Amino acid sequence: MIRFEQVTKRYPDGTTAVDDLSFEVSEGELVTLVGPSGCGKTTTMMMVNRLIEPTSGRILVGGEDIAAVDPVRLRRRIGYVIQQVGLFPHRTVLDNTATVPTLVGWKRAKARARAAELLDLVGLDPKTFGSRYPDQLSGGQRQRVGVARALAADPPVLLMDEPFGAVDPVVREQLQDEFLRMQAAVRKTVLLVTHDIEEAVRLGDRIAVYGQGRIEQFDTPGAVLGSPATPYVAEFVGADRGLKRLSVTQIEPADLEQPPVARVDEPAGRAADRLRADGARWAVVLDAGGDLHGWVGVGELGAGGTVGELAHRMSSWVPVGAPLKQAFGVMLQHDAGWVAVPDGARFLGVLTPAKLHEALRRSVDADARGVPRDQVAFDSVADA
Ligand SMILES: Nc1ncnc2c1ncn2[C@@H]1O[C@H](COP(=O)(O)OP(=O)(O)OP(=O)(O)O)[C@@H](O)[C@H]1O
Repeated sequence: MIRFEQVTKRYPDGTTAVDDLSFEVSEGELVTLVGPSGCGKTTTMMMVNRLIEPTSGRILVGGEDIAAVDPVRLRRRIGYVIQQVGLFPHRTVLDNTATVPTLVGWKRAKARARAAELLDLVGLDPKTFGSRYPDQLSGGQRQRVGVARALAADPPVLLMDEPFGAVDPVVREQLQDEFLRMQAAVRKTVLLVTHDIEEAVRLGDRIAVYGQGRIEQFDTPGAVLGSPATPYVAEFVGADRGLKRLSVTQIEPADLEQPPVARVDEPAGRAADRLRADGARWAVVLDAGGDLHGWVGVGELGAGGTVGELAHRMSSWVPVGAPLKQAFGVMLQHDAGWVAVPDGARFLGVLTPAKLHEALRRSVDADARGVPRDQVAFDSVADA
């Protein structure tokens, strides 16, 4: 969808910002460009919408050499989000969002309806926020409007230059999550510039790690973290890359353990006898269909009533497919020491600290060897 062929950019003062760059971003793919300040990321991105012209080489968008496309027409097909959002201060949020559709000749009512839809998509209620002015928004809300505006004319390609750079880390993580959810729905072809390896790893389907004007490694987050191509990449991704993997490794059913289980309608006394005989001190409580109902301590199961009447709500849980980092966070918030993992409402099993460690190690090995995670044998002292 976006293809760089031996692209070089030399500025008039002799600085080579980008040196013989070739790579491709597939349709619907999100590629992050990451690297230290001044390595040529922004130059790369701005050549795609012809805000900067390459010195040599070709760039194709949708198979078309962009050197032959009128820049104004080109930019209508390419949404652009920058850190300083650049909203018009005297226009409402709704009118700001409707800017591009209006420019390309949509009727006002249609443009505004589309703008409202997009504000909704980025998590801003158009009824509350549509009539506000940019200075009546928080930094994070302004960034969201920037994203909504870039998407308004439904461009197939989105360029994002440090789009979440101007907000604090908590809001930043929230915006990243929302953006990922949105991208899963709209599947744009995205080039996103960041200097933050954590952000690159979280957001990218693939990552281009930049050295000076060159890509040192272009691969999936797992591969970049698991087997850095050069000492430079290894240093850039950092010694804590095992920890960074927590946010890109998803919980799979095979990672889970099966804990002691009791049914909601089971008489409490009988459940207590059964569980004690198995040496269990607690049990996950399921309803008749296998859905997660809660948990109960064996000591709480007196003679009367049913298990369901004595069960506690399960607050320590994460959905299957969630990143291990989320499970680890939940694990640290509760005394249980494990987290329940359902698929929708259906209970699949629990993730224990030992299983979390195992999933992470398997994922490192799997990437290093280029095989699926379930093909990695694992031998832990925790199993002994
Ligand atoms: N107009 C210009 N004239 C001369 N040199 C320039 C110009 N614009 C950028 N450069 C240089 O080109 C190199 C790459 O700059 P670029 O802005 O692409 O880097 P970057 O990776 O996006 O950095 P940052 O993360 O700091 O934004 C830098 O050395 C920069 O100083």
